Amino acid sequence: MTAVIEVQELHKRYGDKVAVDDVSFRVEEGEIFGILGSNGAGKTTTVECVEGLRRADRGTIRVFGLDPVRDRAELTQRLGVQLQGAHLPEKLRVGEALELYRSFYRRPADPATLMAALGLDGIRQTRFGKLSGGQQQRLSIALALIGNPRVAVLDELTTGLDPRARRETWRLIEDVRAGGVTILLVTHFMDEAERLCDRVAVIDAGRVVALDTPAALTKRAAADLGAPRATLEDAFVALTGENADVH
Ligand SMILES: Nc1ncnc2c1ncn2[C@@H]1O[C@H](COP(=O)(O)OP(=O)(O)OP(=O)(O)O)[C@@H](O)[C@H]1O
Repeated sequence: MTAVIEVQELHKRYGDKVAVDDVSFRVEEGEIFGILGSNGAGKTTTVECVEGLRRADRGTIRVFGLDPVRDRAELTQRLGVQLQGAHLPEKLRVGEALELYRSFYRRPADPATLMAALGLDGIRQTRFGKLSGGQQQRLSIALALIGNPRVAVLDELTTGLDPRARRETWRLIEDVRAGGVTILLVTHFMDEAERLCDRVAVIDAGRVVALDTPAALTKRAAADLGAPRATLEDAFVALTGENADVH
């Protein structure tokens, strides 16, 4: 298999605070790879380094063999990014935002298809400042996909979405992957990781404490708990935070 994203011994600190402490992982082509971790674990910092938005202090990152900082212009054409809590000008309309972002790419997706898939049809003329949190979230997903990326980095994909919109978004992401797109997904939701991710890295205090399929992690958690079965949440809780030292 070909690695689309390769992160080796990534290290990043903010002043005295070590946010990412020698994180390594590889994401294979066509894979949905999850990054799970508690608040402040270092997930966003890690993916911002992958996107070239932050410069690592140490370590190597390659995306399609490109260096995200040095080769940013080239990588932008192949990488779709959903930014956590991104803001657009208040007066920009949904349709205008998509047209604007579309113009940045050599081979963009069809905005109408994307808007239909994300339920943005009815709010094409709505200004960004008037969108609900869930509508902003759906627009941020559309903007991550408008460039027809070969790899998409999605940070908190479905935060703020209602249950129906979450399920529709999951289906869309599965369709996008079926088209050969590799996906790096940051999530707090264990059900989302179980549904979508082929493999997940669990990050705790800047370190990868587990990296495996959701099924393997739950199986190991069940064995550790001496229980017939366990959930990914059981595995996550056992691996992170206060209980981390028992593993
Ligand atoms: N710009 C910054 N300056 C200083 N410290 C920062 C900065 N960005 C993040 N941090 C700190 O680095 C650590 C990792 O933050 P990061 O945002 O990467 O975590 P996260 O896992 O994405 O958290 P969350 O789930 O809350 O989004 C945290 O302790 C955070 O307070």
